[in-house]
Amino acid sequence: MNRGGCAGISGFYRELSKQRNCPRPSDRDKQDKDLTKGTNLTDAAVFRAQGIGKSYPGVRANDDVSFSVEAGEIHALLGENGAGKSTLVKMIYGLVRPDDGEMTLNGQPHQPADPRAARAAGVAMVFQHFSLFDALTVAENIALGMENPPHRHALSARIAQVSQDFGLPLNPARRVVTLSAGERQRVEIIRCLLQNPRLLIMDEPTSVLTPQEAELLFATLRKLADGGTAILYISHKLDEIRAHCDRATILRHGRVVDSCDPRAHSARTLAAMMVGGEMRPIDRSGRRTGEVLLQVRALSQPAPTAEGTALKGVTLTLRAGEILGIGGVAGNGQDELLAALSGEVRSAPGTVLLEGADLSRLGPEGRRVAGLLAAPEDRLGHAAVPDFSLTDNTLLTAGARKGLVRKGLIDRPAARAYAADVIRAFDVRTPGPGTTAKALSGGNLQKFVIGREVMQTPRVLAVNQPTWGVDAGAAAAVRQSLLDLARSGAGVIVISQDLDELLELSDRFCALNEGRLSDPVTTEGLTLDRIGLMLGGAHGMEVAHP
Ligand SMILES: Nc1ncnc2c1ncn2[C@@H]1O[C@H](COP(=O)(O)OP(=O)(O)OP(=O)(O)O)[C@@H](O)[C@H]1O
Repeated sequence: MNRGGCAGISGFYRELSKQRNCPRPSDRDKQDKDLTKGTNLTDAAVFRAQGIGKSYPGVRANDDVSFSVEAGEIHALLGENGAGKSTLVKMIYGLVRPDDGEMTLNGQPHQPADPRAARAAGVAMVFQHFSLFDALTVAENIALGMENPPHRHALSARIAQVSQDFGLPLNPARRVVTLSAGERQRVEIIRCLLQNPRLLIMDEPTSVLTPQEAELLFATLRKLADGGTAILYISHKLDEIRAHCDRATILRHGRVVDSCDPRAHSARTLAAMMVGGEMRPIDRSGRRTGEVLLQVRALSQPAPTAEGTALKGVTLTLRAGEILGIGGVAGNGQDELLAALSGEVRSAPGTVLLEGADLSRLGPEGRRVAGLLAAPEDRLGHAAVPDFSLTDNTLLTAGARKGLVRKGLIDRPAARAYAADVIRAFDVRTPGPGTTAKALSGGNLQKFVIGREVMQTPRVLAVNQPTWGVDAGAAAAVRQSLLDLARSGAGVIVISQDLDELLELSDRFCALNEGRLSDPVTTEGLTLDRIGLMLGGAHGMEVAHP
């Protein structure tokens, strides 16, 4: 089979389309349209769901969901956190069984018992969290995921060929531990492409990518779609969906509430369709900058691991009522800086001071008691224990400040009541405090984690990527809570790769580049060009909608 260059790809896909008996996108208009039940059920549909339902204890995650994805289409699945998107794609990929309804793939009933069966039927999926072994090479990782892997040399040659065909540079012999997030995602994508999928599902693929890597991904997806593959695309980035998707199905509370051409709508309208109403703009008013709360003085730390980043003389001052934004491309010391602030990593005496008191040698608990709190980027596994209930997860950080643990004894009713308060105040969609953290959708867990810290009324709160993977409504709620915290007189440090977020929230902005923090500049009037210069030629930041 000819797989060299673009001409090769279209030939390859023509062949594939014949084998699969699936029409190419240009044939779509010739198909009879069956618009029953308000969904676009056409003969060009590669995938079709009809009346799909799925319940979890206390939650109707999917309810009577009908929609279809056509050959050659990049189809967005939109919805607030907890709307049921992941549940739906997990059913298509055989990870979860539907309670009701039917699915078809290329006209055949699709009832995969497990992911292996889904893959055999032609469904591939790239998850938000990668499932790669760091110590193994790219080729070894790919072989592990294959039912019948070819011989090592043959596999490496195929990987190299696919990566060349699709413009996804990747060396099969590289160890995964040395790869960036974008390169790791390429491993997952190439693993999928080797399966020749009819339907490719992508769950929030760009949240870990630089803008350049995201552009490369879209070019790949478009090539695949042009070859007849159907693509189901989950993202919270509405501008990205407007730029790259052909159609969108919108879920709210587990039901399909709308279907549209996202290119014909503004991001604001799409957000309103998702939440079922207009969103309130952020309120930045009423803040006053006061006394110095936090001082970090010439903080240097060696890199914690071979892949980590050393902190080099980080110096900053944070005042009461102020939000300091720290931008930078992932991997430039963000995690290390947060660990140095939270106390997970202690530093030399005199390097971290809160209201004049030296906290440098204190661990996380001591710093919390003093009033310095932190929320790390990874919510499942770092900020929260997946198998613990929300009640138990409050004990992890709020035990001392909220009086939930006294003289070594846990006050369970108090912990449950605090978890319930956080759930209520931060609109966490969950049946209750007894639910395990891992059962929450990503955005709802993030609201819980941020709420758990904010409601402890810290003097200083440091957060890393506070709205990663969070829908527009929940992101606005999290950002507003940080502004409200600053209004109450606390100081807030927001570390983020989302420039829009930093420009929206922060009073002053610093760039973190290879473990060095730039001098702060006032955010008001700051241009993207200036920020680019501050980043010191680092390989680009996420500028979702400047
Ligand atoms: N294994 C589970 N056990 C219990 N409830 C679950 C489970 N998985 C999902 N849910 C619940 O089902 C609902 C839908 O969740 P789902 O993860 O499908 O939403 P989502 O739209 O993908 O959200 P997000 O954008 O935050 O990832 C949520 O209320 C969630 O808490």
